[in-house]
Amino acid sequence: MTTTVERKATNVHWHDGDVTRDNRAAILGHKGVTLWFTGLSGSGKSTVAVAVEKALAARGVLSYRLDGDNIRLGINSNLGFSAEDRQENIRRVGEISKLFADTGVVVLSSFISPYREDRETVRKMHEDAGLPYMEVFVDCPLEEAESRDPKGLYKKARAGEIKGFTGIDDPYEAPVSPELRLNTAEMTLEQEVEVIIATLQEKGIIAKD
Ligand SMILES: Nc1ncnc2c1ncn2[C@@H]1O[C@H](COP(=O)(O)OS(=O)(=O)O)[C@@H](OP(=O)(O)O)[C@H]1O
Ligand SMILES: Nc1ncnc2c1ncn2[C@@H]1O[C@H](COP(=O)(O)OP(=O)(O)O)[C@@H](O)[C@H]1O
Repeated sequence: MTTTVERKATNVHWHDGDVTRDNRAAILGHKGVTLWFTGLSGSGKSTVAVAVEKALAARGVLSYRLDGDNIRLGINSNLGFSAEDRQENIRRVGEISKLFADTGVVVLSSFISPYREDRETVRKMHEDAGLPYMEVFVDCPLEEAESRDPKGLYKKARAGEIKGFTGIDDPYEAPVSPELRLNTAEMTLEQEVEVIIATLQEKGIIAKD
């Protein structure tokens, strides 16, 4: 598998406008950033993102969630779960996250994103664009995620009704050095939100309380 995407568009050039990223941050009162939540199905990615979105809204911070299931119903509806399709899913969502972060939004991207190499591609996209990026490892033992089974997908995977299900018969490569690690089997949702908000404040992305 390779992360090099063939560039079919030639003779195209980036076009800058007059309104800068700093101008946009001044309008919004905070900076843009991508928080990339990665973890097993049922680990808590969506639950944490929903709670963080609410906590940010209460502080007057504009955020937007990009969620695996939702994105796969729309822009990525032509992609399945092979390694190649997951790679393209993450590449596209990485690009979308980057654009949102550039607008000044706090982007909450929740994708299993099981391959380290694909996640590194997204990190690099942000670094190259000079945009803040935080990988959040939503860490939860498989046994716990499977016992939660919020959508009944593990049951189906165990029954052989879903093939290539992450954690069952498809790999998940855990992050080596994420900016944040949330052990959702040990922490409460409130603690998880608190850690994320505090980190955004420490990094100067949003204002302190
Ligand atoms: N084979 C297989 N493996 C994993 N997940 C599966 C699969 N088939 C369907 N689903 C559902 O798709 C959601 C994961 O989509 P993602 O876009 O996050 O996946 S990936 O990042 O491209 O690996 C995942 O959502 P979450 O449970 O919220 O993680 C599932 O609802
Ligand atoms: N500390 C916790 N943090 C996040 N979710 C938790 C926690 N404890 C239990 N849960 C539950 O685990 C499930 C996680 O599901 P979900 O957020 O859809 O996971 P994912 O998006 O990773 O597939 C939810 O039912 C949620 O209520």
